[in-house]
Amino acid sequence: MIEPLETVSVIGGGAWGTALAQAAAMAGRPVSLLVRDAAQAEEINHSHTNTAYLGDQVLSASIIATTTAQAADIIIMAVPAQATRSALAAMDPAMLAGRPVVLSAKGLETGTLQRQSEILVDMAPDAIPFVLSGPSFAIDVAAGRPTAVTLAGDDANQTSKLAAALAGPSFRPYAADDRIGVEIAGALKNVYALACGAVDGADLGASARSALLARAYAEMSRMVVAMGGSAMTLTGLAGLGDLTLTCTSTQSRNYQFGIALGRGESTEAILAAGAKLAEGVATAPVAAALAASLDVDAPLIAAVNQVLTGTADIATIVAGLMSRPLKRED
Ligand SMILES: NC(=O)C1=CN([C@@H]2O[C@H](COP(=O)(O)OP(=O)(O)OC[C@H]3O[C@@H](n4cnc5c(N)ncnc54)[C@H](OP(=O)(O)O)[C@@H]3O)[C@@H](O)[C@H]2O)C=CC1
Ligand SMILES: O=C(CO)COP(=O)(O)O
Repeated sequence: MIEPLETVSVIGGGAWGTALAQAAAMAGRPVSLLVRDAAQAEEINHSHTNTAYLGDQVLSASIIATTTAQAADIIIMAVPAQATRSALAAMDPAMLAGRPVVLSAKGLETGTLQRQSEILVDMAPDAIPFVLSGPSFAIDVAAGRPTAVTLAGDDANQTSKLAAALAGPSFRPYAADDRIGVEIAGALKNVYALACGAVDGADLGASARSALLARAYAEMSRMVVAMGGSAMTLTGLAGLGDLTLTCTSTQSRNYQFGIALGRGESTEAILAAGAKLAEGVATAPVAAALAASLDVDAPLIAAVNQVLTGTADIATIVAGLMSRPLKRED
């Protein structure tokens, strides 16, 4: 029994946490939003904006920003994937025990190779994990533009109830049960968005980008199945939906990072120039390690790692991919 599902506490007041707070507020939920900076909390509470992350987008007055985590019926984790463990560690365990905790970061943890919900199980074994993923730019969600996402949990009834509690006029969560598939899809699409951006940055053409996208989908299917998820999940919002959005939109930070790589800039230089968060950068080596440990053929993940580490230039990588032994399309 996870009811009541009235109040929401969002952990992380960046672009996505603020957007999800706005979605929950539009769904009629009282929302608290945890931020690290007192001045940012002040701005959200008094000006109803979070300019550092969402420009002049006006936020619901029912979002209350705080600098200490607030207990609520529903907890939404929205810090970057590499910060989820420390953010959970900083919370009172009583806030998490027996509560639905929605993991919304899209990435795999460096070192442990863990998915976000595995981190939750480590840090708060009594919490009830749900994962939320899909084609949804923060600004679109915050502005009330129509958005649909996948919300996966282990219990179908609980997941439907949670989806109903978060659904609003412009935010439509579809309930699902394949947490592994949804999490792997969300993490890997960022790696493939780096690749698609690099293809465009290197001016390889729209045909190459679509071929890459299709082969990324095939590779992602192999990874999901090897990890115990369902390939069918990838036909949905968290798979095809988010892969196409992130791999084809200049709004995507991962795609933008990829463009810079494709133009020949190094990872270090792009980061030093103040690039926004691009989760694929940290996830790519983790995905490669997972692929190796599961014996999954993942040439695109390997290629992205070569670009990120500068161990080969784009022309060499493309030549290598194009000269792989011909194979059946399966
Ligand atoms: N932006 C988007 O459109 C979407 C993002 N996502 C996912 O959401 C996750 C968060 O991304 P997003 O909100 O965009 O990122 P942002 O860079 O916009 O914001 C990151 C937020 O996390 C906080 N933060 C960073 N490091 C830590 C830490 N070590 N401990 C606690 N808090 C920390 C930041 O705080 P501070 O401001 O104090 O630095 C900031 O509030 C990512 O996994 C991303 O893939 C998913 C769907 C859409
Ligand atoms: O996950 C996203 C959209 O669904 C956001 O993608 P970026 O992090 O690449 O901007």
